[in-house]
This record gives sequence, C-alpha cells and structure tokens, in this order.
Amino acid sequence: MTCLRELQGKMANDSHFNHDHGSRRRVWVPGPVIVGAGQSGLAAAACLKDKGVPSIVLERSNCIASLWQFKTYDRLRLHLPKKFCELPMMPFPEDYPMYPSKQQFVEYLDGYANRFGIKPVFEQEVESAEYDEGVGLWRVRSVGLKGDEMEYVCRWLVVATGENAEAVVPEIKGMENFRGVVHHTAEYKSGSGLRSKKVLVVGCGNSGMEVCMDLCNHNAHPSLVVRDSVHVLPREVLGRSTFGLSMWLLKWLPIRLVDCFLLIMSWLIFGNTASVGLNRPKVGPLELKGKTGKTPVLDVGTLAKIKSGDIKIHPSIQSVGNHRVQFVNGRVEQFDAIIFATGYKSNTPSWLKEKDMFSEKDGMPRKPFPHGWKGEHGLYAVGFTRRGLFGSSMDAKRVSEDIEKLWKAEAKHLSMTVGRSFTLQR
Ligand SMILES: Cc1cc2nc3c(=O)[nH]c(=O)nc-3n(C[C@H](O)[C@H](O)[C@H](O)COP(=O)(O)OP(=O)(O)OC[C@H]3O[C@@H](n4cnc5c(N)ncnc54)[C@H](O)[C@@H]3O)c2cc1C
Ligand SMILES: NC(=O)C1=CN([C@@H]2O[C@H](COP(=O)(O)OP(=O)(O)OC[C@H]3O[C@@H](n4cnc5c(N)ncnc54)[C@H](OP(=O)(O)O)[C@@H]3O)[C@@H](O)[C@H]2O)C=CC1
Ligand SMILES: O=C(O)C(=O)Cc1c[nH]c2ccccc12
Repeated sequence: MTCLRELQGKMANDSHFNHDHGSRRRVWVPGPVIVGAGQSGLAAAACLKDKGVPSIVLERSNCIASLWQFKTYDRLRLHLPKKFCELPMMPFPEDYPMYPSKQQFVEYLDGYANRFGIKPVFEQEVESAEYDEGVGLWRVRSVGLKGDEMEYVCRWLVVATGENAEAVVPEIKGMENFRGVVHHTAEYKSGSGLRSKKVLVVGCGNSGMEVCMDLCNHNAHPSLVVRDSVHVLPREVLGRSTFGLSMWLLKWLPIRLVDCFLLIMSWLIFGNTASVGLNRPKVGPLELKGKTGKTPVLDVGTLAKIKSGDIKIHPSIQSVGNHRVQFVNGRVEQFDAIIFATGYKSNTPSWLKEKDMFSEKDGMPRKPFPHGWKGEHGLYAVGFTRRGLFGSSMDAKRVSEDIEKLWKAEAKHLSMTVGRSFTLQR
C-alpha cells in the first residue's frame, strides 16, 4: 500500500516516471486495466463503471467486438435465445428476434458501449503484462499500429482476450502442396465465391456444420471431416429452445437425466445420427460441455443435408496433395477448397507473464468453473468459462464486485490519510 501511494505521488510529480528507459510512454491507471473489447471486456467495464470504478480498456483491433465484426461468416446468428446472451444491466431490444443476427448483436454491443460510456483505446495490442513484486503493481505493455509503445501501470488487471483469440489450424501432411483455396472459418464470409466447387470442411463443431449449410445454399458441394464423435441436437424441442428447456429442467433434474431427455428428443427428431457417420460421444451433451467445454452442435438444417447426401462425411485426413486429399480409410478425393473449422484458442501464453492462474498449455484459467475468474495480486479473468456470453456476464459481475470492495477500501484509506494530514497541518 505504501509503495503504491509513493509510486502514485512520484508518478504525478516526476516527469521521469512518464517514460521508461526507451521511448515507451508510461501511464498510471488508478482503476483496472481491461485487455480486450469483446463482450467480456465491455461487460467488465460497464459493471465497474456502475460501481463507480473507472477502468481503461485496451483493444488490439480498431473497434469493439472484433471477433463478431471481422472473424465470423455472414449468416451467423446467436444460437442461444437472446435472454441467455445479454450483457449485465441491458437486455436486448424487445423487437429483436429470439436469435439475433450478427449485425443486430454488434449493434446491441455498440449501444451497450455507448450507454455505459465505454471508450476503449483501440489499436493497442498488449504484448506483455507482468506483476512487479517490487512496487506491487501490474505493468501492461502495448504497441500501437505505428509502433508507438505504451506502459500502463495499474493495481488490477482484467484479462478479457477470450477463448477465441487465435484460429487453430492443424498441421497436415502435404498441406503445402494443395493448390486450391484454403481458409479458416475466421476468414470465411459466405459460399458465394465457391459455387459448384468441391469444398472440404475440416471439423464438425457449430462452425463446420454451419459453413457446410452455407455452402449448400450457394450450390457448392461440401464434404465434412468428422474425426471423432459429435452431439448434434435440434435447436428447438417441443416448440421451445433446447438450451432454454435444458436450463429449466436442470433446476429439478440431475444433468444425466436432462442429457437422457435431450438424447431421446434428438433420436425422435433425427433418428440415429451414427447411421450417417455422426457417432455420439459416450458422455451426454451437457455433461460433456461442463467437463470439457465441447459445445454440442445446435442443428440449423445441416443434418438433413447430410442425410440427403448433399454433404458427404469423411474420417480424418491422412495427407494432402495438389488438389487431392487422402483420408485415413484410404479413400482419395479431389477438392477445390479446404476450410478449416478447427476452432480457436486463447492467446494469453504469448503475453501474460504469469504462471499460477493461467495455464501455459491452453491459455485458460487452471481452476475449474466457477472459480477461474480470480487470481493473485489483482489479476482477474472474464470470458474463460466455456459457457458463452452467459459465462462472460457472470464473470463480469463477480470481478466488478470484488474490485469494488478493494477500490472502496483504498478510497477510504486514502481519505483517512488525507484527513489526518490535514488535521496535523492545521
Ligand atoms: C462464431 C462464434 C459464434 C458464437 N456464438 C455464440 C452464441 O450464439 N452464444 C454464446 O453464448 N456464445 C457464442 N460464442 C461464444 C462467444 O461469442 C464468445 O465466447 C465471445 O465472443 C466471447 O467474447 P469475449 O469478449 O470473451 O472474446 P472476444 O469476442 O474474442 O473478444 C476479445 C477481444 O480481445 C482482443 N484481444 C485479444 N488479444 C489481445 C491483445 N493481446 N491485446 C489487446 N486486445 C486483444 C480481441 O481483438 C477481441 O476484440 C460464439 C463464438 C464464435 C467464435
Ligand atoms: N452462434 C452460432 O451459431 C455459432 C457458435 N459457435 C461457437 O463458437 C465456438 C467455436 O466453434 P467452432 O469454430 O466450431 O470450434 P470448436 O472448437 O467448437 O470445434 C472444432 C472442431 O474441429 C475439430 N477438429 C479440430 N482439429 C481437427 C483435425 N485436425 N481434424 C479434424 N477435425 C478437427 C474438433 O474435433 P474434436 O471434437 O474431435 O476435437 C471439433 O469438431 C464454439 O463455442 C461454438 O459453439 C460457432 C459457430 C456458430
Ligand atoms: O456457443 C457457445 O459456445 C456456448 O458456449 C454457449 C453454450 C453454453 N452452454 C451450452 C450448451 C449447449 C449449447 C451451447 C452452449
């Protein structure tokens, strides 16, 4: 505490403190520094502001919600009903549909940032954040587009860079020889440029399934690589959203029973998905989501296209050549394009110099949900729960409540110290 106040005073008065040894500008931030202006960063900043705690949001891109604005395909909609995706303190507009489109979702987030007066510092990529034991503060270093370097010094650091910060592309034998188009779903917008082309989509999560559907709608010929097993669920059951119904049932029933219910419903609606090459995991969909974070596919029509043969299913890729792909079952086929729908990963290992709270292996908090939001020395995480937007909102509330207490205690301490010195001076 003494160190902090000494440093604050020194920084305010000493021009040396506004630069480090190089040309990096140094700024003292009285409240938390939040890294990332996706929905997690915005929710954290809004909750803090609501509690009277000012914060600063650093974002590498030039806008809020860059994942949704730049790295998603045109046909994307929220796949959970809007009430499960709202950020704290601001519901979606009533005239929005149950599953808002990407544009509507981005507009909602823009409105959210405006409503809470959140103005992130854009084009600031955080390249390192390290706790300085000596002064008891975090040093957050960023670099701007023009190479301008900054150091933000703060007591609290909120990591909100997300589970989807970097695209994952697997290494495949011979991939460098492929002469067709290659994309990750983060770059895919629509199938309009792939009309009548043979396209191999690798990965059968929600992205892979939806991209296949989109390709069908644009008269391309998609094939899908399913390397293991997958739970495909109908998006709606008995006229209600499957997710909403599951959450409701979970109030009374254990997860395994709810999973049984979901599997029976899926069987009644789809029949046996294994007969078209989509084997189900041994563990039920909600239990698997809770244990591993693997999201079940919420079907938006892809399964019917698989059944009709418009989308072919293949096992893992063995090797790739010129235009040719060999699968592990020995089959060989020609393709014009390959789209990797192989998911995303966190990027914290590349910039967060910390080993206790975040795993260096996958960049996720080590503690299981719901304990992963808080670390040591004022370090927090928002949006690493593998529970979508609902998880981000939960984290943002917890983190802001925790920081509010420390902020108020600090303010009280400061006012007492100032009060005492005022009395002494008189
Ligand atoms: C295609 C897709 C669809 C989804 N649909 C749903 C859904 O319907 N319902 C649901 O609940 N969940 C959904 N999810 C999951 C949910 O959207 C994500 O969990 C959500 O985007 C997470 O928000 P976030 O703010 O944590 O991360 P992001 O939205 O990824 O935001 C993180 C921000 O941090 C920035 N950043 C990263 N590294 C740095 C750095 N070093 N320095 C500065 N800034 C940095 C990024 O540019 C980004 O803007 C979806 C995810 C994807 C990929
Ligand atoms: N709102 C919406 O409609 C949408 C939501 N989303 C959400 O976005 C997040 C990311 O989804 P998504 O992009 O689908 O990523 P996921 O991580 O959910 O899925 C990746 C898929 O790729 C497979 N895979 C990984 N590596 C290989 C490989 N080498 N060979 C073959 N297959 C491979 C995985 O298989 P395995 O399981 O065996 O590891 C898995 O099926 C999820 O939370 C999802 O729910 C995504 C799209 C639409
Ligand atoms: O879209 C996602 O990735 C989500 O994590 C949302 C989500 C949280 N729990 C679920 C259970 C079933 C389907 C989606 C989700």
